[in-house]
Amino acid sequence: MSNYKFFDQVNKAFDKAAQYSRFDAGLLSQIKICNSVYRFSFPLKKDNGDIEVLHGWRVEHSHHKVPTKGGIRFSMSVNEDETMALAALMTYKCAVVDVPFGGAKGGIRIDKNNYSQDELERITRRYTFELIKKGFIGPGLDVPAPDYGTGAREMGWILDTYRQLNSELNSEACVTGKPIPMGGIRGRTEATGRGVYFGVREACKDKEDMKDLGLEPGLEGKTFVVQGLGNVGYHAAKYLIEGGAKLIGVAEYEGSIYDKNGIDLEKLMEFRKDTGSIIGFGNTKEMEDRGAVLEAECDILVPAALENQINSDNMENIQAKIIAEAANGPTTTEAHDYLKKRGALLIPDNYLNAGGVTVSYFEWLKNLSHVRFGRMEKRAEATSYRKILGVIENISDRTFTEEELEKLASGSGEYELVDSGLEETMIVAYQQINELRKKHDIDLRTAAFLNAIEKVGAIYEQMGIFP
Ligand SMILES: NC(=O)c1ccc[n+]([C@@H]2O[C@H](COP(=O)([O-])OP(=O)(O)OC[C@H]3O[C@@H](n4cnc5c(N)ncnc54)[C@H](O)[C@@H]3O)[C@@H](O)[C@H]2O)c1
Repeated sequence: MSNYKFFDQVNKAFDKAAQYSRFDAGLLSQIKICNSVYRFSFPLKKDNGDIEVLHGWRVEHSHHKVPTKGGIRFSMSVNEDETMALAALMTYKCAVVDVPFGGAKGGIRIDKNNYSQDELERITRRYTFELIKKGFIGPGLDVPAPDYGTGAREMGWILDTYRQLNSELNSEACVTGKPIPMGGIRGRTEATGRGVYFGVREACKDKEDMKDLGLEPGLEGKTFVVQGLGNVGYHAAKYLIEGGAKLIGVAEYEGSIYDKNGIDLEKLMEFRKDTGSIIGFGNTKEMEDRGAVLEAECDILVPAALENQINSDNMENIQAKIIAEAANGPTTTEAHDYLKKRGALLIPDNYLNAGGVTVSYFEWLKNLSHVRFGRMEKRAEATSYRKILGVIENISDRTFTEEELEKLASGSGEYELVDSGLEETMIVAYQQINELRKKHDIDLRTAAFLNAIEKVGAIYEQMGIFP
């Protein structure tokens, strides 16, 4: 797997879809290319006084819309190829859910478990400073968010660092996924996993697809396995269980466990917090290695860790009927084609995990208008709030009733507002890609790419070329 090239994989999927578009080769390569790639190194003074040099990246894939938007990853897997691939996926993902941002991504090649909290704060602040120096962050330029290995805490440090060096009114909008008191929005933490749930639920409603898979329509009673119990995996699992599905297998860093009678997710999370591992939980059976449970018999497999997890080494052993790509790029091109051929339904990453950026968009809008969602005593705030509701209606085809509007504009309805916007967005986007898939007799990934290419291409076409 050492010759694995993630950006090539994204571009292969793009090329497959581009055949169905009306754009010429020049415009297609303009969509595909990464507009700006920034690689930098900086020193960290460790708690013990040692100096360590760290390597970071920020890639802005597409400036057809600004700001660009995408998470920041702390992982040993971070490199230029991965960051470019993830930035490109962000462009296509935003287009699929009609969120008006170009794609971006960033990361630092570290294992966060090897650093103290103080060290992580220094790393995050220095990384932010490097982005500020080069104009790779700002409410109208490029807006980071959490990704693998980062969360609200890191986003708070990013905002604070940005604010020390910029006094603009809307500085809160320079990053999303922040803690609520720092301008975050209710529902962002769980948004990606919740979006995964909405997406899987939509896919399971399709009677024809379910019949082809030998499954009943609906989520009720479907068994699933999740890889990665982090932000996305935990929340996806939580809402899938609430929706009637049964968790029967979990893969984490330390190994994998299986119990066909079902696994209690909350108790497992507590157990892992206490013991540092999922191994030994309840009546679960420990599997021989951490990837083994991906091959277990189940209806739905939810990879929610990193890319390249379902590949030529294990594809022939994967038994799941539905692969729900909560992570970015978990399935290689070869494995995708193999699984599709044997009749599996793959719900692609560039649709399925778009819930995070959708709610980040709501957070960014909230920060830009300096509006406090929830209690809206002031007329001006209520007006801005209505505007935001209008935007949500626009992107999601959702119409709020007068009663709902009253409740949202006067009560503590931020979470409900965000959640209904997210739900409608995921439903509408699924319908769009499913229609394209049926029209051209293509798979869902190709349909999602085609949907994005059509939208981004139309913008480039209208924009012309400067000078
Ligand atoms: N956080 C977001 O809002 C967001 C949005 C869109 C996409 N994603 C994608 O979702 C994936 C997960 O991101 P996250 O934010 O949940 O990260 P996270 O750091 O919160 O969680 C990842 C989890 O995966 C586990 N893990 C790592 N390697 C593993 C392995 N080989 N087997 C099993 N488990 C393993 C880690 O221990 C951790 O618990 C990434 O691909 C990310 O790009 C995240």
